[in-house]
Amino acid sequence: MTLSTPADPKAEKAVGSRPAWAGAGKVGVMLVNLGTPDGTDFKPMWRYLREFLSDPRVIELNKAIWYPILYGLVLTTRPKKSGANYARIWNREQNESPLRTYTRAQGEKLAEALHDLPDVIVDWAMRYGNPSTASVAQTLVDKGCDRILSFPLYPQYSATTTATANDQLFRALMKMRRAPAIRSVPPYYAEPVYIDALARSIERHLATLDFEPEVVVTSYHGIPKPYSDKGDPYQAHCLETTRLLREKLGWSENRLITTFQSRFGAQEWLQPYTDKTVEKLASDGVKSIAIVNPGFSVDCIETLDEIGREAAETFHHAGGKNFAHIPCLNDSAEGMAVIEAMVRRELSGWA
Ligand SMILES: C=CC1=C(C)c2cc3[nH]c(cc4nc(cc5[nH]c(cc1n2)c(C)c5CCC(=O)O)C(CCC(=O)O)=C4C)c(C)c3C=C
Ligand SMILES: [Fe+2]
Ligand SMILES: [Fe+2]
Repeated sequence: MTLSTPADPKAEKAVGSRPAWAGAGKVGVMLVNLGTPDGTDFKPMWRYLREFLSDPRVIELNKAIWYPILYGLVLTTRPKKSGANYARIWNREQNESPLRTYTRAQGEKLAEALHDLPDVIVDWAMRYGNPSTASVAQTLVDKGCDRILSFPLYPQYSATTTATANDQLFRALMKMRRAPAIRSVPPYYAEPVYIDALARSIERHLATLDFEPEVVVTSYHGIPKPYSDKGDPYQAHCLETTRLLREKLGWSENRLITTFQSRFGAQEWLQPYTDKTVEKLASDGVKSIAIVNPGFSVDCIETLDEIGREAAETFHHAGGKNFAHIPCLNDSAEGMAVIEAMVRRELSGWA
């Protein structure tokens, strides 16, 4: 197994008894994450937010209503505000956001882990921004992949994340004469390997603290409530992850609770809200809490800044004393065990 590098011109060479014109018979594995800006200045932030917030899977409003708001209000103010938040968490060494750094690391480690599968090529892509889904799909095809396993890195399904990642891949295929066969890794919110990884990661991080949290909050990215009411199963997936995690940890319902963060816009989103809950816990006299983000495969602006900084400030201002943010699974051994197990299972019959 190799990590994808720029296209090999010999990719169409005969493999075994297969004639060159039949294709090289390689299998691509493409990790797909949400996406991230290329920089924190106004222009890259504007480009990223425009692509993201023009996606009808994300904003379901009629374009005639949404676009004047998007171009007239959101894209004139948010790039500066969000850019300042990204600047706080930016990976200056590699000049990129943590989401991209961690996703790349996951790709590299997965490639190493699959060394026993010589016909598999691993790469990673973004739904919005770079490296784009279309460019990575094309690179894999150019290297001889006639099959691609796409892995949207979202444990819990939502049309706003998983479905749009799949849409984007098929959109890229629409421009190919010789399109590869596609498989997509299903949501893994209840997979034992994922629940075990979360439990072990939480226990490992709690053991490093000099306090014991009275409450541990599982905080998931929210979605607008109407999306859920219309049938998006995301909320049910999140609640099931927390229930299984609670069972695995042997904790009570009061010790491990569920909240939803990252509200955007005026409509109601899934409740209870993380910020309001954190404030209430502190004002109810809870002194020590920890927050974990099981719905994020890697740490990013929403976990490092919104939870690691903002939620911590909210808790302290409301009278709380000890606050801990538990990192995402990222490219940890536990996190890679989840990705590898899902990929190996879904490659069945292909590699
Ligand atoms: C209506 C808007 C949004 C919906 C719906 C939404 C759903 C959703 N998002 C994630 C995961 C991530 N979102 C991230 C950033 C982010 N999300 C929105 C808006 C919606 N998300 C915005 C505008 C942004 C950009 C940051 C900002 O300006 O506030 C990220 C982090 C990206 C990074 O670069 O670090 C992730 C990851 C999920 C899982 C989800 C629905 C289930
Ligand atoms: Fe989001
Ligand atoms: Fe946010």
